[in-house]
Amino acid sequence: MDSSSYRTRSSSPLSYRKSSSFSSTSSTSSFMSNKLTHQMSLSSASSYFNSGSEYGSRSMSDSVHYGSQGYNARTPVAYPSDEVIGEPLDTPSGDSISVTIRFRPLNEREFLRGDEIAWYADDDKIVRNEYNPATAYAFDKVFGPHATSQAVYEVAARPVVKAAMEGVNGTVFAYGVTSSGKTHTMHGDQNAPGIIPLAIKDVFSIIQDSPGREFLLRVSYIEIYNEVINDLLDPTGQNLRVREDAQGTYIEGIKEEVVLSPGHALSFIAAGEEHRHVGSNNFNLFSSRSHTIFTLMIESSARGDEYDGVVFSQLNLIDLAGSESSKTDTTGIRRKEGSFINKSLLTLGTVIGKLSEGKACHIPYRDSKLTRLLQSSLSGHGLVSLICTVTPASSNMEETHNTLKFASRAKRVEIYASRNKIIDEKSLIKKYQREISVLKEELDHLRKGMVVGVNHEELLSLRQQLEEGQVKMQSRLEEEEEAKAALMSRIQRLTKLILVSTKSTVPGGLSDLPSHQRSHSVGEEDKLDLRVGDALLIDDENQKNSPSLISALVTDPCYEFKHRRSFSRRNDEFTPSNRTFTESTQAGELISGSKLPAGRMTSDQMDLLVEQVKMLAGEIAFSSSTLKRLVDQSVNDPDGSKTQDLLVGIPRVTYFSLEKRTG
Ligand SMILES: Nc1ncnc2c1ncn2[C@@H]1O[C@H](COP(=O)(O)OP(=O)(O)OP(=O)(O)O)[C@@H](O)[C@H]1O
Repeated sequence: MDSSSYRTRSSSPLSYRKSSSFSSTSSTSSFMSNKLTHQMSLSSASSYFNSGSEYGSRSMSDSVHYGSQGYNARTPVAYPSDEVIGEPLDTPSGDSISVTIRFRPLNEREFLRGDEIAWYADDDKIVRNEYNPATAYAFDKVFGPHATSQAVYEVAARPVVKAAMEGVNGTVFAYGVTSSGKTHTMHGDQNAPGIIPLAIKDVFSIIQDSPGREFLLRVSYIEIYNEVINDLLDPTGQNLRVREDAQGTYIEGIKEEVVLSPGHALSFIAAGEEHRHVGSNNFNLFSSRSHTIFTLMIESSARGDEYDGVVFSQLNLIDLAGSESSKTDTTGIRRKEGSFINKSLLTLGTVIGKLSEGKACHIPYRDSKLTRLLQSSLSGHGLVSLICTVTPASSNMEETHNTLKFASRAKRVEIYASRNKIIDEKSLIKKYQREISVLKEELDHLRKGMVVGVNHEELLSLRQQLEEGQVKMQSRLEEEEEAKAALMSRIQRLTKLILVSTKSTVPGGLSDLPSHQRSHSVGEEDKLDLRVGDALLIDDENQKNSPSLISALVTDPCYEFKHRRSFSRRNDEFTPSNRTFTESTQAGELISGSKLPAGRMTSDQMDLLVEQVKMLAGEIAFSSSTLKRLVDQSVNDPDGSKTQDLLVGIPRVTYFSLEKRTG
């Protein structure tokens, strides 16, 4: 597995798992900035969101698709009074989900069909119905149709992102009917980046601005499509299971990627988007058919000696699929998708409704994958920011009203954001820090030429062993040198012997033995014996008048000297200058070419003589047996009629010797 890629059991978008690895501290932890502490201590979550601008009443009158009639051209439709929910304009008590409303402009379709403005932003916190001005809702922030995503980000997401970087879990999600602007708000495009890219950019600039801390970031990206969880970072990760243990819910087998830069993180989103289910309906050409959850896992710790444990948090950025009304013209697969989307959003609404009542009752989180995964967020373990996207169009007035009611209920859900802290050593950042320090040490040791992973005592002992080893090695080397020298000397002696025995000193046809045959196995010496025989053959052919060598050797106890003489005689013919040597020194002369005084035979000369004796002894044995056979046959064949035949195959040297004797 790639070091930057993880599939861990503990991974869980939205789970905010409180494993043994984590401890929860108060939001007033000294780690948190004064600003955040102050923000969290305020009675309403809305207080920590900045106030906006440009959101005056009827700001939508600037809409490009407002139409020639103006937004007041139509008669407002009055709502029954019991449906009008007048939210108090002052903030409710206790921390709650932050709720932001974002209007989009009328789109071309709405414009062409003559839609009017049914809802509008009446200052930056109130949404009011055009046809029934008494119907109004108050939220933390309301953005008109010209608000930029950057402005929405600053208010609805930045505080959550900042808190996440300080160890507080956070969730930002976009909710609204199809084509109301959720994806536009969360993702945006190149020209107008949405919450997710802006959050990523912000995360890295926060890191840049935090010289006292170090961070480790991972991302995961999943979709819930038709109630099935798919891993958008890994196409093979389909139908992932939601698991639950004592610490909460988690997605089993989800892939997490370590990210190193904004571009790196965005590349994972872009890759994930390739796998997301998108389809068209009569409202939206690129309608999201699934809910997506992009999760950023943040680990951080103080740098250097200031280490105070690792802080962990999760930031979940959610783009929900849009609810579809009966007006949404769908068939087949789109209808099926729509029913799954609606069911899960209905469950979300029910859960929000129950939570907003604040009563201890059963909350049906398990009724959908979405609410199951959102459980931890919705039950208060972190900051939650809900961005509801709406259209002002009169044709969708009812849907927008439903969204506003949902948003209003969500506003009443209380949250208890707190900072997480890992107190053990299991965090990934700690693991990496340890690895880095080990590698640095290793590098240091390598630079100093030391052995890695050895302590001082071990090092001393190794050094001692090395010194002892060096002494032993030295003496062994010396022994080996001696043995080598002895071998060399022996090889040289043997080489000399061989050379002498063959043709090195014999010019012309007798000196043409290939040089490689001048060295030296016993076998080669055996072959050499034959060659010596050949040499003798030639010798004898050239010296027909020579006395019988064999008979002389067989009978003469001093055959050694006679043999020597035979050699010397043979060689004397070619090296006449050496003929003055005494018998005992002639061999030596042949070997070295030097003139040694009598009685001072060298070991090489002795070796040569021994070899020659062996060689001749072999010849004698062979010739003796041949002679014996001939004698026997001559007894059986006295007239010698078969003798010539029998002589065939007898070495000629023997033959001539025999011939001489018999002749
Ligand atoms: N605030 C806005 N300003 C300008 N254009 C917008 C705005 N909001 C949405 N749009 C445009 O409206 C169209 C539909 O928006 P979007 O796809 O974001 O809707 P959605 O809520 O995600 O829909 P669905 O639920 O079907 O996926 C897009 O073309 C988008 O560019």
